[in-house]
Amino acid sequence: MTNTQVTLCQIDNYGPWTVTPEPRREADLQTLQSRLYADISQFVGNRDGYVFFTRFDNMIAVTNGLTFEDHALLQESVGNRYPVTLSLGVATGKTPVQALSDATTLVQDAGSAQDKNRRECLEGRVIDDEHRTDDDVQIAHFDVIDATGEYTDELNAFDTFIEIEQGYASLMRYMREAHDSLAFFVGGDNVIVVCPDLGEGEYEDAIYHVQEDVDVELQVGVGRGKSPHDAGIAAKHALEDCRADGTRVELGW
Ligand SMILES: Nc1nc2c(ncn2[C@@H]2O[C@H](COP(=O)(O)OP(=O)(O)OP(=O)(O)O)[C@@H](O)[C@H]2O)c(=O)[nH]1
Repeated sequence: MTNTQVTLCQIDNYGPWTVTPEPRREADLQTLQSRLYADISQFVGNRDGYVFFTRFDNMIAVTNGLTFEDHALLQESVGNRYPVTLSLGVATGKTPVQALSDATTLVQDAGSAQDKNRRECLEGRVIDDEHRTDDDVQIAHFDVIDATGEYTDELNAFDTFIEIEQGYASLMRYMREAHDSLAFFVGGDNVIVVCPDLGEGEYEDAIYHVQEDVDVELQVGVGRGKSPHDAGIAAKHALEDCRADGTRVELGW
């Protein structure tokens, strides 16, 4: 049974900061956001978690294996090195959406995203090490079948981007509504979905839905693990089995 630990990372009072004392250069904001994401990804990834850039000012992490102290260290390190600070809410749940909803409520209850008095709040709880199991995290790694032949080598780069984004938009909404799952575009033609306990039939239905909805053909490898890394690497190996065997869905267990 999955038990997903999710952390919401929200930059404190970021909107006002971007325009104080006057609007800041956009390229500088893009550089700050991508460096902050890279740093958080390295910190969380070194502890076998995953973080997704989402809207950059709000990033969503799957943090099974990270302790409360790890979260505090991340805040301290960002606060020491960046002109902005981070508030963190961490919660666990049977579904990723449930965990994220609870983590979000913790941050919202500490104050508005644009409250200048809310800085570096750290709220919530993590899963104790002795309660962690090998199937706490389920990750599905989707990709577009032959994106290179269908799109990349055929259309201009922007029209390819539109097709890939349409597939992502359809999949993310379907997985959110049908299965309380969180889907994130991770580059190229790849979408990583953090899921509760789902089986082959649910993934086949998701692929069918996206094909009917926006005419994008997907394949998916699924993995389970104690940490996001363990589940995600199993999903990547399962996706390789799809490529080798021409199958649409492979479960890595
Ligand atoms: N983030 C991430 N991106 C990947 C991964 N694998 C491939 N990509 C991206 O996806 C792009 C397309 O690669 P593939 O998915 O292997 O190519 P394809 O043409 O769709 O071929 P098939 O997947 O074999 O159908 C690459 O250029 C990468 O940007 C991965 O594991 N993670």
